[in-house]
Amino acid sequence: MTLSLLFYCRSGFENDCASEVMEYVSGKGVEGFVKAKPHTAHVVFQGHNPDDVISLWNDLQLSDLIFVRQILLCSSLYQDLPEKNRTVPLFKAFEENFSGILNGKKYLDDLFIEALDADEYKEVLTFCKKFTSPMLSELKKNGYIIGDKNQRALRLHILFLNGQSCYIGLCAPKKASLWFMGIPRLKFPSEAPSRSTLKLEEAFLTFLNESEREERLKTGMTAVDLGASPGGWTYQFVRRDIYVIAIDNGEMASPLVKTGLVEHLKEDGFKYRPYKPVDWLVCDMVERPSRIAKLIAEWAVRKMAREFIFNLKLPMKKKHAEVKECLNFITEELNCEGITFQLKCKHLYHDRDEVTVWLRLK
Ligand SMILES: C[S@@+](CC[C@H](N)C(=O)[O-])C[C@H]1O[C@@H](n2cnc3c(N)ncnc32)[C@H](O)[C@@H]1O
Repeated sequence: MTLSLLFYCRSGFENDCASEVMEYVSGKGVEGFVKAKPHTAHVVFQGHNPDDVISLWNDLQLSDLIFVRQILLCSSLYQDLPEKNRTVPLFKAFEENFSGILNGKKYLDDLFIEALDADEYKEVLTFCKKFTSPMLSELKKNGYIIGDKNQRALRLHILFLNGQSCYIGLCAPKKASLWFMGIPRLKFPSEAPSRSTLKLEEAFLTFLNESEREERLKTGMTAVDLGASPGGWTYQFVRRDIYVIAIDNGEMASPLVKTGLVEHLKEDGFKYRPYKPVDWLVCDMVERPSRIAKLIAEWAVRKMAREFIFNLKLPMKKKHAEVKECLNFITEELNCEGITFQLKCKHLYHDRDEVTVWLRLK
């Protein structure tokens, strides 16, 4: 029995995901190797020592890694599954691999029968949906209780690559993505002027928990939105009754401006500074990442905003290296000034060739 770590990522980002995983793993002194095939939307880490893999998995939080959407402790790949009655061999394989980890407990938080987020797996997803109910029945028949949220139970994932092959995996819900396939299904609000509104909505959901959102995104606050046109990000503040200073030479959607909550200034986002500090600075300007990092660091060092969300656009090949450089730069600038802060970065589902960064000054 070989257990590995399986990481979901956006298709096309396997190399960056692999480079980040290897850096994390070697930082923990664990030896092993990563398997990453282009456009398969996942990478697998295999450790030389099985106990190391389990302790890595115990430590790892989804927020520790930028290019990762989901983390599973997983079996080796099961191939040649029968056309019919797959539930029985899969249940057997699940118990063989994981009864030790479950410590004899027959509670599971949930069952996700999933496919990867890449074109070649689209058809598999239809099969996954049909397979959920028979697999649930098989688990229940064998005494498993599923969905008892009080038990701090692990969640079972079966990840099909096609009808005949799959990985079986487990995750601890608190350390993993709560979303099916690691993808938040957000509904586009019809009043929002652009689809990028979903990026900021996902960022709020990712970096702030429910009570933090209530406390730190509320009526009477002020935000600056650099590169705001046509107003998708501005909309996220306006819908929460937050006043927005929107900086962009482009036009803002007029229904947003008519709310009276938006002051639109046709100025250069790199030169604009507010008269007094604001609660939020967000920035979606398309620019070199290093230039954005410098701008954000300057705002932060001068404490012109308390909390920040910004995008780093990544058209270059070595995306992970570029992001690290920007985050290190901001970290060093703030450390030099003795400012304490939280800084996190994530390749969100709604991000394409970019990542989203969250910074909060304490
Ligand atoms: C990706 S779009 C922003 C979309 C916006 N966040 C939304 O949700 O609708 C980037 C915007 O940055 C603006 N921009 C680029 N450079 C700028 C600068 N130096 N100052 C102000 N705006 C800038 C562009 O005009 C463009 O409207």
